[in-house]
Amino acid sequence: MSLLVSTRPSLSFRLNFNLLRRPTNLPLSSASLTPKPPPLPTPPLHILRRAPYSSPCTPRAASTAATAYSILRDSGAAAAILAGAYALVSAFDFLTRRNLIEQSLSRKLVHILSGLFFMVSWPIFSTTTEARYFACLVPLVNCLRLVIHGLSLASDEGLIKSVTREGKPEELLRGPLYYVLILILCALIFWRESPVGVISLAMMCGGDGIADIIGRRFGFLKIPYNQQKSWAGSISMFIFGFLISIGMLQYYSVLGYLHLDWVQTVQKVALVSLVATVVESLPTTEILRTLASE
Ligand SMILES: C/C(=C\COP(=O)(O)O)CCC[C@H](C)CCC[C@H](C)CCCC(C)C
Ligand SMILES: Nc1ccn([C@@H]2O[C@H](COP(=O)(O)OP(=O)(O)O)[C@@H](O)[C@H]2O)c(=O)n1
Repeated sequence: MSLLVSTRPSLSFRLNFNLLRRPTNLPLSSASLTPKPPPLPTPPLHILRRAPYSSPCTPRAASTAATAYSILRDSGAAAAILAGAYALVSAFDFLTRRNLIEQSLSRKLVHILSGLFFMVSWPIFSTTTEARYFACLVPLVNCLRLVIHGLSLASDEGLIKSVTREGKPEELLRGPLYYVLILILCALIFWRESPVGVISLAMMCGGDGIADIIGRRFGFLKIPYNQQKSWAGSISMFIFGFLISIGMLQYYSVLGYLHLDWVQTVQKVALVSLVATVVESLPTTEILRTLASE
């Protein structure tokens, strides 16, 4: 399948999925775990590749057209993903209001899906250095939304119902706010070229989110040093955090953004998952409360 989009007769583009791929003429970032020399073979997904256009225009005009195209593409992507974020929260608000899903489960599913969908959407943006700033607009707008409603400057029952534990607006200023701030940091600092951001978000969204869902339901055996956490929750965090991290790294490898030595990568991701799981299991709330009371 290919989508023919013509902006003007001499600038007709033949789009296909390769638009999502990282162009192989861009230099490898030094942040890859272990860069491999040979670029990946062109994938079979010839659906959105941007074919070279033949135009009699001057290099300056071509550069202006390319810049305009990138701005248009990144703006459209940011708007679409922002709409997706609103739709996701609204969908879980709908399910929660009709008691089709528990509020705690709704919150965790929003926790899991928001960040993972956001990360999956990154290849939609252009390959310009400014693309990440357009992507960051999505969590930034949600950050403002959380602050405004967390301070009760405005009311959004749907947002509060789908992402808080007890339906209190001020809850928006804790976990959910920290969550979107981490999304902004990972998109700004690591973006698509570094496995660090991909693994961090996979652990925060997939691992931590699943730990809550499994732990609440099957967490009968508590962890000796933290009676609020369970072996079931922590083991599920390790397993799903590892699997989702590897899955996301594979996704970015197939699209050409990461070239990894998979033997080393699996070992490193397993170690990161273990450390993240141990840290998540610690009684940090109690430790911080004790420090605050001293
Ligand atoms: C409920 C959330 C975090 C709770 O953290 P914790 O208390 O369990 O530690 C997540 C809050 C999500 C936020 C309201 C919406 C974020 C949307 C995201 C920036 C973009 C998603 C885009 C995608 C296409 C849906
Ligand atoms: N390792 C874990 C993590 C969570 N859980 C369960 O999930 C609930 C919420 O976990 P949490 O306090 O980490 O929740 P959030 O701070 O992530 O929202 C806990 O009270 C446990 O019932 C668990 O059993 N084991």
